[in-house]
Amino acid sequence: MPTSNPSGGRPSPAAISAVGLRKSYGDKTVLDGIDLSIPAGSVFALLGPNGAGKTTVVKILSTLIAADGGQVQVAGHDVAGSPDGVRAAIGVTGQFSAVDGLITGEENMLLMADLHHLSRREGRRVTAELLERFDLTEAAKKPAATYSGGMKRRLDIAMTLVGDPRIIFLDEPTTGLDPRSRHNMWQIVRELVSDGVTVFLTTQYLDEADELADRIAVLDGGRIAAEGSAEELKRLIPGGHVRLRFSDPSAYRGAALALGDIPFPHARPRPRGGAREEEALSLRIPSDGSQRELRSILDWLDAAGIEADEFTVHTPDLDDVFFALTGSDAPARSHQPDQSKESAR
Ligand SMILES: Nc1ncnc2c1ncn2[C@@H]1O[C@H](COP(=O)(O)OP(=O)(O)OP(=O)(O)O)[C@@H](O)[C@H]1O
Repeated sequence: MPTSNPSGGRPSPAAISAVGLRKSYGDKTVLDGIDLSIPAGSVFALLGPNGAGKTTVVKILSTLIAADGGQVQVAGHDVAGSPDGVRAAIGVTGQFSAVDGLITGEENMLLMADLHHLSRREGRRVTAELLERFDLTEAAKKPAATYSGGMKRRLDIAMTLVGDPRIIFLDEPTTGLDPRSRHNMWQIVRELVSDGVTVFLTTQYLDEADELADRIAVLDGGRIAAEGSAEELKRLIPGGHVRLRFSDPSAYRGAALALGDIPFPHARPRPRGGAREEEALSLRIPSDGSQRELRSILDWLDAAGIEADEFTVHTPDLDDVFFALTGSDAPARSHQPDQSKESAR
């Protein structure tokens, strides 16, 4: 579920906007004309396969590198003309973490407070408050190098918040975290947004985007392949299917052969997932999930003598969007790709 309803029906001012954003490394074009308009107080998720350019977008928007072309405004400041204005309004965490492992969590925070020119007293107050908020008070006096991955990410975000930024960039904030830490991180994002912060998130976890984002853009081949709410994106593509799972390899092979002759024009098993599906002895039959179509499929399976050990109906999810839009053979997968979306019949 998206974290916020930023506009409440009224148009919000854009916290981030980009028109015709371009960036190349040598003769490799990474961003080939990207347009973005992100309302204040919302969560925007940028999805894309490895190497699509997500981090490059974050680096440009956060003034770490310069674009080759296009106009970009962040918090009302032009990134090229007024980078200091942008930097004063934003916080960045993620793959280029600011945490220094050699000093304690508290010292990291105090260092940040110094960088933001807070008085000693104010720095200590903000540090104590944020360490408490991110459940790090107990570990505050320990070197950050001894922290778990989840604790480091929390410290990283806490450090970012010392400057009270109105816009936060989270570059793959939950990569490598266990499920509990991911959910904690999601909760942190929700709290930030309820305080009015704008969150720009990059992720390879589609369930994360589905869970948090008001709007999602899929970056592929240097361009935004599609943009919209999770629901809008899911409506763009036909991802529904019936999944048959077998425990007996010969039953699976027989069914795979028979399905080549299935009489419904669009219902041939799709190549998606190929080897993995084969390993799992499962077959997918594209389907809109309607009662009429499910009945036809069941009748046909009965007539063909196919008895699957498991018959599940799958409605389109962001995985399907990702597969359809990025055309990748090895796309990112959500942590629980199918379990929550399939309903057993
Ligand atoms: N400094 C650089 N010099 C040359 N090429 C670069 C540089 N930085 C990034 N690239 C290339 O630009 C492309 C986009 O990289 P980027 O890190 O933005 O992708 P990404 O979508 O964030 O990938 P991932 O999901 O793997 O983190 C990649 O092909 C990468 O190899």
